Amino acid sequence: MSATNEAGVPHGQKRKREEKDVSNKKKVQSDKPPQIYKNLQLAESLKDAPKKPVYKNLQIAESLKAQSKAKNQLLGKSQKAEKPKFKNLQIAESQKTVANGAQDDEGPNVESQKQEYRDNRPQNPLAARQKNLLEVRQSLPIWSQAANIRNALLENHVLILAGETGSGKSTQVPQFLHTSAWCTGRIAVTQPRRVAAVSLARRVAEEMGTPLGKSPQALVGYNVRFDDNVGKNNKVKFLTEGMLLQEMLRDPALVEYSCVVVDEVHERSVNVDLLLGFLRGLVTGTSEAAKKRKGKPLKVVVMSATADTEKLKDFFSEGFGEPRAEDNIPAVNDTTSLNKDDASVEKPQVPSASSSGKISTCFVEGRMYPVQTEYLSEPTRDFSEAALLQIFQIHRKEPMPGDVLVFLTGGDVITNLQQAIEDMIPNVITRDSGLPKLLVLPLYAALSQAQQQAIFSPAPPNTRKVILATNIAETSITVPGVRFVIDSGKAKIKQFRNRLGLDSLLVKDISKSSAIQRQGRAGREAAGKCIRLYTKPNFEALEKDAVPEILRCDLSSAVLTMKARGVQDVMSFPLLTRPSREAMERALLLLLQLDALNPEDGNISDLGRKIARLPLTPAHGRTIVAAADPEMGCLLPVIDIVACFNSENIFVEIKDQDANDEAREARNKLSRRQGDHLTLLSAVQAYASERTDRKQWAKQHLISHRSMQNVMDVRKQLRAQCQQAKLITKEELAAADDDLDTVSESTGNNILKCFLRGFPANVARLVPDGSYRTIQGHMAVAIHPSSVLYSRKLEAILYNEFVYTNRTYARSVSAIQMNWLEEVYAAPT
Ligand SMILES: Nc1ncnc2c1ncn2[C@@H]1O[C@H](COP(=O)(O)OP(=O)(O)OP(=O)(O)O)[C@@H](O)[C@H]1O
Repeated sequence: MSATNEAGVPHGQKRKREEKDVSNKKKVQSDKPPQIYKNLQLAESLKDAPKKPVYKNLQIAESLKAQSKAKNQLLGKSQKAEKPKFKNLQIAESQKTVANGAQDDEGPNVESQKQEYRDNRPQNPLAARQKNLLEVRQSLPIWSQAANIRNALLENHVLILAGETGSGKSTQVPQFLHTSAWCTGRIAVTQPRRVAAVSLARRVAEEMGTPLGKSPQALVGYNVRFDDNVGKNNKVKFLTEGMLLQEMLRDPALVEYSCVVVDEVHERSVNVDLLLGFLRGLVTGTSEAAKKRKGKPLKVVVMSATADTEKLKDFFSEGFGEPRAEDNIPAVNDTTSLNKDDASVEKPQVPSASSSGKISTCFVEGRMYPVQTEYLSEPTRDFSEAALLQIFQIHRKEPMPGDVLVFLTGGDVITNLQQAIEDMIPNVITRDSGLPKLLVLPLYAALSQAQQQAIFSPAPPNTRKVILATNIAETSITVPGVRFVIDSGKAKIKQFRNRLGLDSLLVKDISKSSAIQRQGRAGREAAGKCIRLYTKPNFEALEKDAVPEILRCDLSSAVLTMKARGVQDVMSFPLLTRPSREAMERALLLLLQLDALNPEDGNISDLGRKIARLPLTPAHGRTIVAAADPEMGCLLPVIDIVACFNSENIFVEIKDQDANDEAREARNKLSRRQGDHLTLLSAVQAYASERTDRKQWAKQHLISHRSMQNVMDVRKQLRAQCQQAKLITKEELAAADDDLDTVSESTGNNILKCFLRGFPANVARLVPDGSYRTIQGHMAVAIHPSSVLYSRKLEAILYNEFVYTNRTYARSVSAIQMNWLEEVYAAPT
């Protein structure tokens, strides 16, 4: 391991800081076969600031108290010295106005905030906490730009705000805006992931000194998949991008909102790209939905640490009917100190001369604390092993408090590493070692909300938390206590496989901007350290930004999202990055196959509307709708299986062949000869019928109790959503019991036919050489070893997904008959 003593800030800043604080220099730098396809005719028709300061005080003490004191000392000085650094003519204009005596609509934000907690003082704990946090807020780099941000939105419709990670964007911007005169409705703040939406909501509620969620006093709430905690009086609502898109089904004009803040736009999920397209139509008044706002203004703030500001600005300018900027004025100030090759920060360009007064851009420079970065001197072949080593090294050498956040690729890798750490603990942390305890916590998308939020609880005394996370912990979150980040440099990325016609998850190198986001998680409460499990040359070779999801995944969900929200001509929907025509046509074809679109005109069908209301992929949505058809009559069991596919694996991996014969036998009893779909169903039904001790039952059957709890949660939500979508009646739901019934052969077949309806391309047939070949693309595929059908030779198989390791595997596999294809596709819909 070579310690390079580098921290994540740009070279120019480094230079400035080094000049300013020589004592710091050690720490800082950074661094189907065709005959079954319907309506192919349609396919044919389709052809057509503060210059400053970055680190305010390296000696800032660990405790909040000491932190506040140190910051207070600095605050007087730095506030005086900090001048907003504008990269934008509009903001510069508004600044002039302020300088000329015109006031920001509410007066200086600091004062109003101070007044707010003075008023709230009535000795309540929320007010006390608010008061403490105000000091922390005032020391954030974004604080000094509050008035400018408010003014920018007073005069413009759109603000594009770039700010370094930790500068305070996500937590502060909604608080700067909610008291503005124009802000009579709510502010929506979107996040790419639910873990961030929930934790930010909690933090902002604390900072505003109000309860969170449904209480009448609560000013802040959140809405994420399977958890709606929004109260009538909430002024600020954090929600995932997907949930805001979902809200647009019933309220395409977003009339309840005065402002939408789109955070972490650089992640460029499909949802964020769609959202930007819809928001552009609303803010510029060019979409049909905009009329429903009846003149009520909507402000849009687009935020990111590394956003391509100019591209975003051009995108919105075009919406306002302005030509794209051609001649960019060079950056006004500080260009000399900016090293363009340095990816640690993407400085926005100065807006073009053609800017209209409708769009502002702003850059907030500076972050809270420095992060020292170390690299491996040699590449590692096994990042889990390297992480294990680093975790124990940190634990042995580094003082407390100092929790560790490790970035890994997926739930399976995390579970294995958790096990390895827990196995090692007794050897390392002996009574004589004097070492604190270790608490390992997993964090990945398939975990339940409660499990995800567990990472935010403080560790028990004398205990170091080690959080093993996927990239869901990469942006927007502050995990209190974390001082160390270990970055594997890898992530699972969704990628469309042309030949298969399917998305699959592949482990790939992350981008530089992801590496910087990961690194930033270490310096949010105090100085920290980031250990990259790759070499510095490897880092330099990373792509600057990840390829936007819209260019690498199946677009059927995206196209259905547009269609369900009234977009008829999806080809001309405004998108920041345009996917290929071929990819759009493929998505339209799949939706036609799923009967989600009318073959006559390509508009959304009634069935498509039902699918769009479910928080599932179109394939799983179609499966559910097929199961609700009285002829199939298998909605509830299908929901159980879909719930499993939308949670983490329920089956505990059996490693030692000889171990625990009894449990293996119990687990084998859950297996169904038809395959994995019905095996999952039998496991869920057996668990649900267990009325005494489910945890014990799970242990006895080698089932993950934690995953099963999550499955039950998702099942409950899906049942409720099916009722709302009128796929099942309240009475039918109430009559559903969890008594263990055997699934008859014909029900079993119906269940599989429903999945076939949703997954027409996920079929492979046995060919004479004994292998399986996909019916679409004719690719060789093997049954995954985890399947109950592993090594079986069957006429044809249906699978839920592909996995790539050393070969192509079909995972979650069931046996089907080829003649079902004709039957399923001939059935009227
Ligand atoms: N839950 C929390 N607990 C403790 N401190 C917090 C919490 N949330 C935010 N903070 C403090 O507020 C600072 C700003 O956080 P915020 O999420 O607003 O920054 P950001 O600029 O949006 O960063 P990023 O781009 O990384 O999401 C953090 O660096 C941290 O000091």
